[in-house]
Formats: sequence, C-alpha cells, structure tokens
Amino acid sequence: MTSRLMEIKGLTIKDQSGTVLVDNVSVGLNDKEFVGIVGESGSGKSLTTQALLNVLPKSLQAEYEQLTLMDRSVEGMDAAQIRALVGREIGFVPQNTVSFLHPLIKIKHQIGDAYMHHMKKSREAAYDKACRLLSKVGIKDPDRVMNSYPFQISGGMKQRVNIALALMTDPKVIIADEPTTALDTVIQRQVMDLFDTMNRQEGVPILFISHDLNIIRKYCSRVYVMYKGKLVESGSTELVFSRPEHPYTRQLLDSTMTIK
Ligand SMILES: Nc1ncnc2c1ncn2[C@@H]1O[C@H](COP(=O)(O)OP(=O)(O)OP(=O)(O)O)[C@@H](O)[C@H]1O
Repeated sequence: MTSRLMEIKGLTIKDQSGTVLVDNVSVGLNDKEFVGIVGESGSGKSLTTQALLNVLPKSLQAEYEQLTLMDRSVEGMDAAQIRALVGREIGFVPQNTVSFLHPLIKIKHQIGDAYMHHMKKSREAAYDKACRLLSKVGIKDPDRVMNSYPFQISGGMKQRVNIALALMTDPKVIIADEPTTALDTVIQRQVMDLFDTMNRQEGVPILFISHDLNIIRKYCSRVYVMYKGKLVESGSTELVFSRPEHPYTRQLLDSTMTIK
C-alpha cells in the first residue's frame, strides 16, 4: 500500500472517561493536493487534524496504526524531532485564533520569532516578511497590527495574523482549520485565493477543514466527510457531491442548497 505525504491511519481518540471522540479515522494528503475535511461542529475534524500534527491536548488518548509526516513515518522519532519537523515544514492555521496568540506579547514578536528561530533570520527580515504577508491577507496597515497586542485588534485581524504566521516559514504543506470563519466575504475570498495560488503555482499541498460546502466544492479536489467522530465518505469532491452515498452527506448538500 502506498503512503501519502501526510497521513494518519486508523485514528481513535478517547477522552478521560473513555468516550470515543474520533473512531477509526484515516485521512491523508498527497503532494500538490488541495483536500477538504467537512462535517458539522463536533464531528471530530479539529481533533483529527491535531492528531495528524501530533499536537492533541494531553488529556486525550489517541491511538493510530500509522502516522506519516512529510513522507516520513514518525516511528522512532522523539517529540522534539516531530516538533521541529512540524514547525519547520508545516504551516498550521489553528481554529481558535483567540487562545493561539499570547495575550501579553506584541504581534511582531509572535509572528517573527518562529521565523527567526526555524529559518535563522534577523529581526528586520522577519518584520519585513510579516508585513508582506499581512498585506497579502488583506491587512492595509500592517505596521499598526505588528505593533499591537492581540486585545487591540479584532477577531478577523487575529485570524489573518494566524494565517500570516503559518506562512512565515514558507511551509511545504498547509493545514488550516476553518481559517476564514470570522472574515467577511471579501477578505475570505482574498485569503482563499491566496491559498489557491500557493497550491496551483507553487504546488503547496493544503488540507483544509471547513463546514462550508461551497468553499470545499470550489477549491478542493478531494474531500473527507466526517459525522459524529467517524469518516462517512471520501473521494473526489465532484463525485462525492454529485453522487453522495451517505445520508449525512446528502443532508449536508440539501441544507446548503436551501440556504443558497
Ligand atoms: N480537549 C477535549 N477534551 C474533551 N473533549 C473534547 C476536547 N476537544 C474536543 N472534544 C470533543 O470532541 C468532539 C470532536 O471535537 P472537534 O473539535 O474535533 O470537532 P470539530 O468537527 O472540529 O468541530 P468544530 O468545527 O466545532 O471545531 C466534540 O464532541 C468535542 O466536544
């Protein structure tokens, strides 16, 4: 069986009481792909993604058959090696933008430090690159944002700071968990087009978590559908959406069509 660039196989996650939160899920990403994971709130999308990046909360127990990061099995790697690999090569945009940023540290330090550390760059180079990326995600006054504390900027700004932060190290893979939820449609479009350009022009593979079927349909070539901790369907987006097999996928498509 061939393995993917990024992959977790047979993942089961339980909480402290033994309740199964994610049940035997396998997801993967090939080189150059733009892949979506879709499902309602609480279906296990975020936990699956966190397990793939080895950043699950310690209170949860995860078991899996295989974890592959950047084409390499993590078997035999220690925690520091995995952290370095993830930090250097994978750009992760987490869902919870509020708690991800440290409240007492100015944005310019938070956005620049990983870049200086992983890429061995100067503070000035980090500042310039961060401003360029903030402009790309639609921030018109990057200097002001850079010199702010997180509480001084809006939720949508924080979300865009997180996206810029994930892109600082020119990641070889992007994993984004609902990165555009707090953004208005114009900015959402700008951010999605930025991801799309990175994927098409630079071949950066992207794993994209969303509950928005329209976004998934527009950008992703392959999709996983999660429901109540299980993977209920997967395949090419076109096929899954034109001939959904699972009742939940059908329901999801019907509800989207009603709204639109
Ligand atoms: N740290 C945790 N401890 C206990 N249960 C958790 C924890 N994190 C998530 N859960 C539970 O696990 C289930 C899956 O959560 P997860 O965040 O992966 O869902 P999701 O599909 O990403 O939903 P959303 O889009 O709302 O984030 C939910 O029932 C959630 O309440």
